[in-house]
Amino acid sequence: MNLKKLIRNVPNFPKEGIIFRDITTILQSPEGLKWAIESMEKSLEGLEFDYIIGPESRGFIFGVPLAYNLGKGFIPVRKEGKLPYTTKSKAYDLEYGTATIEVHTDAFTPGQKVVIVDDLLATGGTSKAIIDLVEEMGGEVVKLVYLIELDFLQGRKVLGDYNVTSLINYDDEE
Ligand SMILES: O=P(O)(O)OC[C@H]1O[C@H](OP(=O)(O)OP(=O)(O)O)[C@H](O)[C@@H]1O
Ligand SMILES: Nc1ncnc2[nH]cnc12
Repeated sequence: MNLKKLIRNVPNFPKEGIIFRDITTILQSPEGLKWAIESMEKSLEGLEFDYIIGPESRGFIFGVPLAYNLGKGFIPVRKEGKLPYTTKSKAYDLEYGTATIEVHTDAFTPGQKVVIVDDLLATGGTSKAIIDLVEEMGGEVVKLVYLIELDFLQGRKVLGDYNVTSLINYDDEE
C-alpha cells in the first residue's frame, strides 16, 4: 500500500518553511488506518514490555489501538497543565516551537518496560523528553515506533542507540 499517497502535504503550516505531513487523510481511509495500526503492531512482535506510552495528541491516536490490540496498558504524556494528579515534567524543543510535557508520577513502577509510540519523528525533541522522563522515574524504554520519520531532521541522532522503527520516511523537504 502506498501510504505516502494518503498523507496530505501542507506547505507553510504551522509556520513559513515547514511542510506539514497531515495524517488526518490516513485516518479517513479505512484501509490506510488498518495498514498503519497493523504495521506498527508487527514491529512489536516478540517484544516483552509493560506499557505503551504516547504523547498528546497524535501519539494517542496510534498508541491506544496498539496497546488495546496487544493487551497492554497505555500511558498518556500530556502538554503542561492537563494531567490532574501529581506529575513529572520536561521542557523540549520542537521543529516549530517549544513545549513542556508531563506524565503522572504513578504511571508505572521502577523497572517496568515501555514502548514509545507517536505519529511522527522530526527533531526527536518530544521522544527524547519522554525517554528522559521514563528513565528519571526508573523505567526502561525498550523501543520507539513511528508512522512517519522526517529523516533530514536527524531525530535518530538524538535517540542514539535506542531501538527505533518508522514506517514511512521523508529524505528531504519534498
Ligand atoms: O520529533 P519532534 O521534533 O519532537 O516532533 C514530533 C512531534 O511533533 C508533533 O506533535 P505536536 O507537539 O505538534 O503536537 P500534536 O500531536 O498535538 O499536534 C508530532 O505528533 C510529534 O509528537
Ligand atoms: N513537518 C511536520 N509535519 C507534521 N507533524 C510534525 N511534527 C513536527 N514536524 C512535523
